[in-house]
Amino acid sequence: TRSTRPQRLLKAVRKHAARGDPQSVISAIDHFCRHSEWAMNIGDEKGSILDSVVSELNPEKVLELGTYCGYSTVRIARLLPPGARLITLEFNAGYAAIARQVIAWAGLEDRVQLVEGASEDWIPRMKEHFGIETFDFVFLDHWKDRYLPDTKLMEDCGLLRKGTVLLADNVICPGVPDYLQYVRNSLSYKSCYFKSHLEYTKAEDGLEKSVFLG
Ligand SMILES: CCCNc1ncnc2c1ncn2[C@@H]1O[C@H](/C=C/CNC(=O)c2cc(-c3ccc(F)cc3)cc(O)c2O)[C@H](C)[C@H]1O
Ligand SMILES: [Mg+2]
Repeated sequence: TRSTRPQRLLKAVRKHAARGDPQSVISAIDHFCRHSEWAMNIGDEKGSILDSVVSELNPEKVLELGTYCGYSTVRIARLLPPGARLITLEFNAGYAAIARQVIAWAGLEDRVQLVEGASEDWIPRMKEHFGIETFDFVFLDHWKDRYLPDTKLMEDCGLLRKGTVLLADNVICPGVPDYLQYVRNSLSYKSCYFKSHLEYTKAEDGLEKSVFLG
């Protein structure tokens, strides 16, 4: 049967990227998405904003919601010190299998834990299962109607501390109106918008950075 787009993306990584070289994995995926087949990775333009937020924060404990092919997982993990930990949640087995191989090709499996499952099942188990007290940084890039419920769930589970940074992809396209309204009007967050473009296109999109105030 015909291969899937993520399988063709992984093939492009193996063909064009050097093992153990995260930057070459990122470049191979961006080239594939720009010149062969568009895919919903954060991409190079918004990815640079993600890089600057992570580099400035230097987080020890990171949570990513929605791994997909592992592109943003690699972007974040390559900037973390070896002792830091990135837990990424992906509930589609096919995508999880591809992402594991992309993360391994980049040589970053030592600081990434890919958990195959749904965020609403795993967020409540972060403390007892992974020994996580609170997260320093959370990247939201899963189904857009899940950003708000999962953020409230993380608050209720005590996984956010004073200063935890949430960074949300796609706040314009496809858009997350309920989440934006919440973080921009809640007294518990200091929020700001980073204007950019939808990956590999000229359409507007952007990232919302929200600091939890406790
Ligand atoms: C209920 C389970 C919730 N919990 C969950 N727990 C674990 N994993 C979850 C959960 N919910 C979803 N996932 C996984 O995360 C991934 C989902 C990612 C979703 N991303 C988009 O939809 C998007 C669209 C566009 C776009 C823009 C313009 C267009 F024209 C077309 C497309 C651009 C973008 O940058 C985008 O990120 C993956 C596919 C899916 O299996
Ligand atoms: Mg996205």
